[in-house]
Amino acid sequence: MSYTVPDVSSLPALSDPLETAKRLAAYRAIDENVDFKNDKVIGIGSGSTVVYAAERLGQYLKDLKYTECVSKFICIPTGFQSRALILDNGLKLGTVDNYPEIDVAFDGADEVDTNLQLIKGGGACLFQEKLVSTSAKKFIVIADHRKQSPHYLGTNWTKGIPIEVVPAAYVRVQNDLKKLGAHKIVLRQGTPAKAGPVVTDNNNFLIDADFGQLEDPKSLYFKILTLVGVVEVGLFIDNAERVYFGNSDGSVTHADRK
Ligand SMILES: O=C[C@H](O)[C@H](O)[C@H](O)COP(=O)(O)O
Repeated sequence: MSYTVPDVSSLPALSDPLETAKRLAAYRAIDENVDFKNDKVIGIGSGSTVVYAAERLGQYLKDLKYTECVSKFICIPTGFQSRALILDNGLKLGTVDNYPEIDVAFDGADEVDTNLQLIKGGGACLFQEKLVSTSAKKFIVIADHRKQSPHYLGTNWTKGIPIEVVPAAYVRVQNDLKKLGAHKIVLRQGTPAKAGPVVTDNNNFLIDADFGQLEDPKSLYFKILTLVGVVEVGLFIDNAERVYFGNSDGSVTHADRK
């Protein structure tokens, strides 16, 4: 029997309501933002929410109405996990080197403010995520309701801004972050899974720097980015075009950049 992409409204709920919310947001985002006729290159981000975006693309691939176009899509990953998601769903893998212009990219977020500025990097991916999201004509974010900030970044996500740094510079960057006004600065540890610091997909370290609530994330972003040793900052400024939130009542809402 031939396979048909399941209708979002007919999906049975998952055992964890949060996973149901993430899946709904991701499926809706793919359904409404992939142009199956014209898109060629798709960015696939990292984290637990984007798993469902790759899954949805995999469903389209199996549906004979879409197989021909989806099998031609080149999917650009944002790290190791993301690469595996692409391959596991039978999708074609590419790199930003080969495909520097991405039609649409999908990714999760740790917090989204009312202007669609984002904190990302809670799962230790951020440099390649930024490379992909800023190479995309359209960057679409998918998240569950916990990520929607009532106003400022730093309200819901209180672990600090993730900052990827060159290992040789981590002490210097920590000192410089203190001078910039960070209240709490932590070199992210891999324990209990790994003794010692988390090492990113780019062989760097991660610092989480808590600056409290961010009234002006853009200016802080540029201040941190110019510190010697900083590779990239987990503040995604003026980047997301639309964010889909999966809500606890099973609805999906979205917000657009003004
Ligand atoms: O480093 C991780 C990425 O920025 C993720 O996209 C972010 O942490 C959101 O992840 P999740 O969808 O698991 O909440």
